[in-house]
Amino acid sequence: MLEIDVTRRQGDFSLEMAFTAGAGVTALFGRSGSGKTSLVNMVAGLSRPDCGRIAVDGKVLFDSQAGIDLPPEARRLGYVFQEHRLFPHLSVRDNLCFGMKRLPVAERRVSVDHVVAVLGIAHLLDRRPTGLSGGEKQRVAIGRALLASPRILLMDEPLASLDGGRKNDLLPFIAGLSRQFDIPIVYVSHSMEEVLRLADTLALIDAGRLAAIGPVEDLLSSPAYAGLTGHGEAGSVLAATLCREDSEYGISVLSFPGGELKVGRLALPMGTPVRVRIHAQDVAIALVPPVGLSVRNRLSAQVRSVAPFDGTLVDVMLECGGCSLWSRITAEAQAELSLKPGMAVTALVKSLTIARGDVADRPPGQTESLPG
Ligand SMILES: Nc1ncnc2c1ncn2[C@@H]1O[C@H](COP(=O)(O)OP(=O)(O)OP(=O)(O)O)[C@@H](O)[C@H]1O
Repeated sequence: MLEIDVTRRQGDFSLEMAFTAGAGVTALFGRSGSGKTSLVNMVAGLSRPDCGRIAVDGKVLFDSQAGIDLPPEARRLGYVFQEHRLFPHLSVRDNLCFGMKRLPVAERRVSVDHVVAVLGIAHLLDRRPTGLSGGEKQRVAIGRALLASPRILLMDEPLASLDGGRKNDLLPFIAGLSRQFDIPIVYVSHSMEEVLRLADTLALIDAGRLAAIGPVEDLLSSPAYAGLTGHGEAGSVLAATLCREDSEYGISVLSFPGGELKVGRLALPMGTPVRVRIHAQDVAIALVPPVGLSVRNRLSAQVRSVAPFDGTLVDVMLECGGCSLWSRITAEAQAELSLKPGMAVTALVKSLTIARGDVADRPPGQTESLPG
């Protein structure tokens, strides 16, 4: 676990942040210039806090009061940058093993064979970095960082220099790394799509401060953070589990605490955790359970809050089995329905997207709506 409590002033910018990041992937998300890179640089030992403390698994890396400031190479952290920073004169194999060779054998927790297999780079081992594609170079850079058996892997926009196709190739690898190698990952990103696919925990960074930290589902479903997460993307994120299949109709059924959702058939094992994204404008509201309606996904819900979004649209926050479900309806519809907190309603989900299936073998952002 990473514990961080630091302050640093650089020019006019002041950073003051305290939080902990545990197992899985913690995404640092915030506008350009909000301080994400400054923060990971301090963790890595590439820059120095004015004061504070940084520790990983109880091992103190920096403590201004105690006068501790370990150099980067003594911190046992992996760092993957936007650009790969491979050694051009070494083969892929030698690049991969660079950090590992400096570790005593007893401290090597990750094997070359495992990394090569997971990252699919066996055919590249004897080549030099120069001839590799951007995505291949970045895989090697990730492999090199993993092989140094880091306590934590820091990734600062590792996919930023890659085009959409290469990103989609690498995202499933990164999503699985933390679990496969049992290494917590701190992942800096500008992209909500990446956060949805990769992260377990989201830390929202705003102007050098931590605005919020918590499970991705909670923060992205809360209108309170819509300004930081992107209001245009308004919607809910639910954690569900693949529980049944109806092969006759080609349907998979997902269960979550608020009920069940039907989607087009998913090629995933039963019990797979799945992250579902539902845009607010795809949730309609009925005062009584409707009959004779083609929409298959109907959930019992309670109105929690009603707030105008602009002159013509209204945001309605629903609660569904303890989960937040966000609906955006027209002001005209609200005038007719007169929704108020506490009212029992039926939520009609017209369309939903699988943002992450833990066995990631399908393209991202694929719409799973059942034709209504
Ligand atoms: N060495 C420095 N001296 C003065 N100001 C700096 C220095 N390094 C960074 N800054 C400023 O600190 C702020 C935070 O920068 P930082 O790179 O951490 O942001 P970021 O959130 O990672 O941004 P991006 O998403 O664009 O990479 C910015 O205003 C930047 O201009």
